[in-house]
Amino acid sequence: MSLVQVAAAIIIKDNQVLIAQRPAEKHKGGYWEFPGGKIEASESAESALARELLEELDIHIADPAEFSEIRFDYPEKSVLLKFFLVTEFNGEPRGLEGQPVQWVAINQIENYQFPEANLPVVEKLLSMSDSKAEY
Ligand SMILES: Nc1nc2c([nH]c(=O)n2[C@@H]2O[C@H](COP(=O)(O)OP(=O)(O)OP(=O)(O)O)[C@@H](O)[C@H]2O)c(=O)[nH]1
Ligand SMILES: [Mg+2]
Repeated sequence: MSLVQVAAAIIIKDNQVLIAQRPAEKHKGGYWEFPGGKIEASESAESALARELLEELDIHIADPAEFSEIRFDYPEKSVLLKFFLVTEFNGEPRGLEGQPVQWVAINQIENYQFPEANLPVVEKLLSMSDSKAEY
């Protein structure tokens, strides 16, 4: 099975993180996600991330920082998710594809349902909010 490479952003502002709800018809439709999408063959992860965030949220990002990398095998596809921390961006994020987007306090994200692959990254974020890191 092919491995789909994905770049996704953990966008943080004032101790809140931006999450988006996946469209019903897509893989994992209805689940919350960290915005992003597939890395095209010609792109770096960082340039894919910048492109996807402009397409999906209408923001320009600067200086994404590697946060974690997760390989996960769903029954229907395998993904390599490259998560980046984004704290610098221009523009007010809005769901350009009609998807609901929401700022959520980091210590509340356990109340939202993410795709199974995201579990380690959600836990890492929660442990950072426990340790009172400020962004
Ligand atoms: N963006 C994003 N995708 C995720 C996350 N977790 C996760 O398992 N995925 C999976 O990664 C895959 C690629 O994401 P995507 O559907 O956003 O890709 P895309 O924006 O290029 O959309 P497209 O399929 O319309 O071209 C999907 O199968 C999705 O279920 C996440 O937190 N963010
Ligand atoms: Mg996407």
